[in-house]
Amino acid sequence: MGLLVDGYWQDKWYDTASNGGRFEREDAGFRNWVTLDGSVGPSGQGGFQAEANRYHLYVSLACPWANRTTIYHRLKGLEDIISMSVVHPFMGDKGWTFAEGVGVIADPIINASYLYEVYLAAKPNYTGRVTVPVLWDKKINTIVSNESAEIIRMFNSAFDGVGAVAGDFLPSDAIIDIDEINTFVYDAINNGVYKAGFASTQAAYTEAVVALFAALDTLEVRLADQRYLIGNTITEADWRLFTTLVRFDAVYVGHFKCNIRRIVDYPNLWGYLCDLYQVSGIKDTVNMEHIKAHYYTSHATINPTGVIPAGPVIDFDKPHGRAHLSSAIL
Ligand SMILES: N[C@@H](CCC(=O)N[C@@H](CS)C(=O)NCC(=O)O)C(=O)O
Repeated sequence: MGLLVDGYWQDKWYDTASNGGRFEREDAGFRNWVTLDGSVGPSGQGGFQAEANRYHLYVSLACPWANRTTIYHRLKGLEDIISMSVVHPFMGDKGWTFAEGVGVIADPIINASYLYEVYLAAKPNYTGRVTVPVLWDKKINTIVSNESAEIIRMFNSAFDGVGAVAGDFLPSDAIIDIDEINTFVYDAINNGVYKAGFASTQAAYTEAVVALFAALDTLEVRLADQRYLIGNTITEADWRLFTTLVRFDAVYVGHFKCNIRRIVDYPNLWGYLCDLYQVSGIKDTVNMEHIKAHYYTSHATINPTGVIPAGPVIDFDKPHGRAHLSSAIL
């Protein structure tokens, strides 16, 4: 694990010492937007028009942030419009690689061995972490964005005129509510598991884990009488929560010490998780082998032996029992 500094790779673990043992996530470095007509988006520069076969997506199947983008790639029918590479689950001294392995899809763009080469191809003097997901533009030969929250908003609608399938997970009348719940879920849950797992003091860990379970408790109540986070249709807010929940019992409980309760112990959250998992196409985006291998082998400071646990046995295909909720309100 490491980062690029002025275009040179440095092998460094996260700096938590300067912040009382707390993990702080760095902002993504590339923030342009693909738009329908190439006009500038909410940030960055314009010139990235939606076109079939112009863009390439780099993901890890282990990563919850990248999983947001693979979900949209699948649900919006972008497989034939946006090509995709998959990194090896082991992230070692030089970060993500395209080493051979089950499920790895090599880089067809610059034939990179390491993901950092892709960042350098876009910006030779890049400084920052080398993260997935990455959306690459094959026409301008640069990175459009490495921020999953924004890539999924592009995928939601920008490609609708060039072959994406119908489906809107960000209805305009719900954006304010979606943004509000996203902020809560991001801070306490999506990033909360990392804050607990990467904490290097007892106080920082306790602060994060208590906030995490308080947030899960709140959502358990919220999901008692509504099927999804925003009423009774699936929105972006659900997919953003899903990618953390689906990894929770297999890796965050053990590896990140988020073990006050498991998701399977929360009746509503568990049913909700199974409900989303059973949406057509979603289970294909969940690769438990990559998920477990990545976390348990890549963080030597947390699990020095790199031994991957055998369990737990989880059946996300169980009847979710939540269909009746969607006929209740609206
Ligand atoms: N803000 C980014 C965060 C992505 C991220 O942190 N990805 C992790 C994998 S789960 C990564 O690539 N980490 C490498 C590193 O931090 O060096 C996003 O949501 O797209």
